Amino acid sequence: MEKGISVGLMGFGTVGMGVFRLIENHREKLQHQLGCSISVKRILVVDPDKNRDIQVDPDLMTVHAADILEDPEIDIVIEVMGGIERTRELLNRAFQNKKHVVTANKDLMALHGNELEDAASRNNCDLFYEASVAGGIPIIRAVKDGLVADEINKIMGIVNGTTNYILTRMDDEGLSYEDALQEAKELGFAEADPSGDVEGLDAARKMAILARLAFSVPVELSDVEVKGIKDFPVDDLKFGKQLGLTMKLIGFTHVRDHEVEVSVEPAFLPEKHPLAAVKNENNAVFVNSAAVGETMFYGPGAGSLPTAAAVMSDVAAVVNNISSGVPGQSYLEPCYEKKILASNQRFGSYYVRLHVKDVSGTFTVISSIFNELDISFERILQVPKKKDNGTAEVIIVTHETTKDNMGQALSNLQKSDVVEEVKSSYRIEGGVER
Ligand SMILES: NC(=O)C1=CN([C@@H]2O[C@H](COP(=O)(O)OP(=O)(O)OC[C@H]3O[C@@H](n4cnc5c(N)ncnc54)[C@H](OP(=O)(O)O)[C@@H]3O)[C@@H](O)[C@H]2O)C=CC1
Ligand SMILES: N[C@@H](CC=O)C(=O)O
Repeated sequence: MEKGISVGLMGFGTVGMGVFRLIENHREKLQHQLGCSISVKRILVVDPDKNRDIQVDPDLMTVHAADILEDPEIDIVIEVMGGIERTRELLNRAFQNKKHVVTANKDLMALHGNELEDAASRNNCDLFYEASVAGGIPIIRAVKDGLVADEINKIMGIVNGTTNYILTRMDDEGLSYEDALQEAKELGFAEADPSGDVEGLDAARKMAILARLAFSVPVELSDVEVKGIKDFPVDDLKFGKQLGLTMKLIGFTHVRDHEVEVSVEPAFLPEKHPLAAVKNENNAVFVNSAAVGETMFYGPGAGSLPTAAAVMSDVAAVVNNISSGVPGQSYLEPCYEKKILASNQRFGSYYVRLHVKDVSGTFTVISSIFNELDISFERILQVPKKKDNGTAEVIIVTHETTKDNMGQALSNLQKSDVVEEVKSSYRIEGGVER
């Protein structure tokens, strides 16, 4: 391509500065690989006078989005500023002005991905968003391209670094939930408001995007069942360990006859499962597909340069499409109608922790509650009686049952005379085939 490619950078924070650095540091390599130069023409920020840890020509900075959107020389808009409604409007304007878009914005793509893909395609523009799921891990490209001729059955992922860091620190070092969260904030993994991380919403956004691509079904954020790890009890980590189980915040998506299940929840994994070994802020996505079998993609799910590298892989894809004269053809409209898998079709084995009154016949009553619903026990752990209030703790690991059955069992247990309290229950992933 004779003319070089000009990009407009919307946002110059953690990811934006990483993108700028990669373009500057790998100028020659990019030119060689892509057959044209890439240069940043304008940078949109809120405060152009902010002190930034990077050398940049002040003339590049602007506070006016129009300086990027209306500039006919800018070919690609790289959106790394975050936000939803305003950003949605800006990206729609970018497409109207025939600009290709690369974004890292999972919030926006989870909520308005279908609309933006459609706008891009109507305007013959590319829209790529590799960095929006699992930061530096090229999982979107793996799902869309690498496994294009395969049939994905299930994806399980650790797609939020903050919660994985918190659970690792609690499990390995015995830190409290609050102290572990504080560390994650100081290290910069957590969002400015970490509630989206710990309540599971950040992971839910990423899983909605992955499920949509993996199963070609127009999954929306509201289809994802979400439970986070806010105030997670350290006792469950301890008992899990005794049972050979490791706790993770797991994004799960599964399809059966085009009926989809998407969830994010704290779940136990057998400690030998590959995802159980993923520690600290790292992310990993485990894919089960018909032809390839099991694959796992592992790496940093956030951070300046890892995320910027994913953004630049998308920029390279746009440049290649422009060179080949085929931009705007990347959008594959979901080909199946959306059907959500009913809860009586969702199977899993479970960990249930009960506080029981120390009365004779306790086990008979508990067993009969499970038996009535056809739920069998895989293991039981009894914790010696607590001195202070006379209750004992019982942990039950069940064989596979439906989500409905387990919900009914928990409700019956709570009502029974021998159970003081149902303290917790978690699905166990990766141990049983579904
Ligand atoms: N950080 C990470 O590791 C990852 C981030 N992402 C996503 O990447 C995007 C960017 O994240 P990150 O770099 O961490 O964010 P930062 O908060 O570090 O940076 C945001 C940048 O955007 C600018 N900005 C924000 N709002 C506006 C606005 N309304 N108009 C103009 N400029 C604006 C800010 O300007 P100023 O500098 O003047 O304040 C800043 O330069 C988000 O969508 C995030 O979810 C995805 C994966 C990982
Ligand atoms: N807060 C997020 C950052 C990247 O998406 C996380 O912890 O994973």
